[in-house]
Amino acid sequence: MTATLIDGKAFAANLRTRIATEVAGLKDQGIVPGLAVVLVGEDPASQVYVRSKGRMTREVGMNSYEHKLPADTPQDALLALIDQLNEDPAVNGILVQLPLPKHMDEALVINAIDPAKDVDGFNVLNVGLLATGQKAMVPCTPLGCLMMLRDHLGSLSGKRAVIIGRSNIVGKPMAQLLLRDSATVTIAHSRTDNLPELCRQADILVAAVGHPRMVQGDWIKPGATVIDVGINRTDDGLVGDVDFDAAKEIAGAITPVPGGVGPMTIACLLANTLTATARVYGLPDPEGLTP
Ligand SMILES: NC(=O)C1=CN([C@@H]2O[C@H](COP(=O)(O)OP(=O)(O)OC[C@H]3O[C@@H](n4cnc5c(N)ncnc54)[C@H](OP(=O)(O)O)[C@@H]3O)[C@@H](O)[C@H]2O)C=CC1
Ligand SMILES: Nc1nc(=O)c2c([nH]1)NC[C@@H]1CN(c3ccc(C(=O)N[C@@H](CCC(=O)O)C(=O)O)cc3)C=[N+]21
Ligand SMILES: [Mg+2]
Repeated sequence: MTATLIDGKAFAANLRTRIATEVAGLKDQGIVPGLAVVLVGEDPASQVYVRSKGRMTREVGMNSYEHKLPADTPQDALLALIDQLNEDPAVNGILVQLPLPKHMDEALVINAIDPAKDVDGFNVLNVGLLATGQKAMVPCTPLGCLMMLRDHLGSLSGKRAVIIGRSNIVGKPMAQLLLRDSATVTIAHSRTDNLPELCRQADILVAAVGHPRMVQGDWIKPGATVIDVGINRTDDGLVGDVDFDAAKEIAGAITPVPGGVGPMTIACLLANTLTATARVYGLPDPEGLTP
């Protein structure tokens, strides 16, 4: 193995410790941040994430409010719950677990969340603020990736970044954050021509596709930093979008799956909840938790 392992699990544990310290400081002022997580339906993978989000929320000293609704919940009932959470002063962050059942309009539901409590940063207002370089709530997965990239590389200025995937939750906001750090950014997707050749130009390669081990070793520029966002359940366990065993011989640094981006996503959700709390009380943004 030549690549440095970027240990997202350890990085996330460290981040949660810093968050817990800040939460303790707020408690002395009578403030306890609260995160509401809404899960519609019984998807087993979603249940796992929601459970671990709840546990880590409590571990850092925040209040966790979990709302589990049946898969056939009418959209109006979900919107009514969101309204209630928007109005509840004990709730500082609201996360509606995606994907939603097919009878729901995902954009409509997400946009019903108060932008100040939109700790996923999926609301159109936050997307627009990020895209125009204003203070936004930043999506947790790309934020975690950015933190690891900065920690490993220092300045990202002038580096060539290729992101595979153009989703609203990972690829697009990742591009915005890298652009903001002055990387030269290319977004690839299912219609991209000659993807291996494009990837070979990348100093920073972010894979967010959802195809197990799609990125081959010979797609990677020697010494590149590889961030594997993919979470794929296969017969031989949880694997990323990158062929890790091949990639680790060529890359300069790489995130593993599990133990890479996933734990950072949850830590950044807590970071965003803390930031959202500080902002409602007119306190300065906690240091080192926002981009
Ligand atoms: N670790 C974490 O915290 C998180 C992990 N994930 C994981 O990250 C992965 C991506 O998630 P998400 O962004 O929601 O996925 P989406 O399915 O929403 O998007 C996938 C993207 O990959 C592109 N794509 C699909 N096939 C190819 C191909 N053959 N070549 C190039 N591009 C392709 C699609 O292109 P097109 O637009 O043209 O269809 C699309 O833009 C998944 O494995 C997901 O589980 C997601 C969120 C958080
Ligand atoms: N509104 C919304 N916000 C999200 O942020 C969101 C979502 N919906 N829907 C689903 C995706 C996926 N996601 C993950 C979070 C943590 C891990 C994680 O902790 N993964 C562990 C492994 C967990 C396991 O073993 O299953 C790891 O990679 O080490 C993975 C994936 C957040 N998402
Ligand atoms: Mg998706």
